[in-house]
Amino acid sequence: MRQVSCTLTIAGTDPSGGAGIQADLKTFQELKSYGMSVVTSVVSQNTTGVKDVHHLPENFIMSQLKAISEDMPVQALKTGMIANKKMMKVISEWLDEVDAPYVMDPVMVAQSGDPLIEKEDQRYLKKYLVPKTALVTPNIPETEVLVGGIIETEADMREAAEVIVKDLGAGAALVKGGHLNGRAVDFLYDGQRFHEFESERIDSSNTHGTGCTYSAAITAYLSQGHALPQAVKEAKHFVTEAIRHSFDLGKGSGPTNHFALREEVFNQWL
Ligand SMILES: Nc1ncnc2c1ncn2[C@@H]1O[C@H](COP(=O)(O)OP(=O)(O)O)[C@@H](O)[C@H]1O
Ligand SMILES: Cc1ncc(COP(=O)(O)O)c(N)n1
Repeated sequence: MRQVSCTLTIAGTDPSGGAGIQADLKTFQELKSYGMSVVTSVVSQNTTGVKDVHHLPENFIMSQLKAISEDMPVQALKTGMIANKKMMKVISEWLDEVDAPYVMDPVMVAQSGDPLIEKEDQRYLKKYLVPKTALVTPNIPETEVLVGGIIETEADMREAAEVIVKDLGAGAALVKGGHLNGRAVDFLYDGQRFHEFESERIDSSNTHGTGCTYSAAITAYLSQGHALPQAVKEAKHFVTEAIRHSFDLGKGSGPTNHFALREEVFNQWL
C-alpha cells in the first residue's frame, strides 16, 4: 500500500494565492505531503492589502475539523489566522482529540499592516492554544504581543523564545528575525537548548506569505518524521529559496515562489 504523510492547515484564505491556506497547500504539495485545509475566515485580499473579511461561524469550523478527524489521518498540523476567541476555543477543544504535532503561526497582522485577529482576543491565543503546541513561530511584532515587551536585538529574541516555552507552555518557540535589520536569523528554543538558523538577507520586497510558507514547510517535514531542529533547518532553506526566486506579481509585496526547489521548472524560466 502507498504511504503518504498527511498535513492539515487551519487558516484564513488569500485569493491572490501568496499567503494563508493557499500558500500552505502549495507548500505541502511541493514537499510531497498530502495537504488538507480547514477555512477559518474568507479574506478578500491581494498583494496590496486586505479589502474585506468574512469570519465563518465557530460551529462551522468545528464541522470541518470533525469531517477531517472522523475520516482522515493527520500526521502534523498548523494554524494560521484565527480571528477571534470563539474560533480559538473550538480549535482548542478539537486539538484535545488529535495526536499529532501542532505548529502555530500566531498570525496577527498582514504584511500590508491590516489586522487579521481581533486585538482584544490576541491574549486568548496564549490561553487556549499556545500550551497545546509543539512549536510556535512568531515574527518580531507577534513575539512582542506574546511576551509583552520590545524586541530589538538577537539577545531579546532568544530571551523571548525561552519565555514562550517556559512561561507560556509552548512545546518549542521559533522567533523569526525577518523584521530586524541585518542577517535573516531565527532562534529556536526547544525547552533544552537554542538552535540558530541563518540566511543572508535577500534584497526583495516580495515577502507576502513568508511566515505561512515557513510554518507550513516545518509542518510538512514534521509529518515526515524529521526531528524539530532538522524540520526547521530544511524549512528555512525552502523559504529562503522561495524568497530568492520570488515572483514580481501584483502591485504590492509580491508572493514567494513555491517552485523554487524544483530545478526542472526553474530552468525553463531562465
Ligand atoms: N529579505 C529576506 N531575506 C531572507 N530571509 C528573509 C527575508 N525576510 C524574511 N526572511 C525570513 O523569512 C522567514 C519569515 O520571516 P518573518 O518575515 O520574520 O515572518 P512573517 O512572514 O511571519 O512576518 C524567516 O526565516 C525570516 O528570517
Ligand atoms: C489569511 C492570511 N493569513 C496570513 C497572512 C499573513 O501573511 P504575511 O504576513 O506573510 O503577509 C495573510 N496575509 N493572510
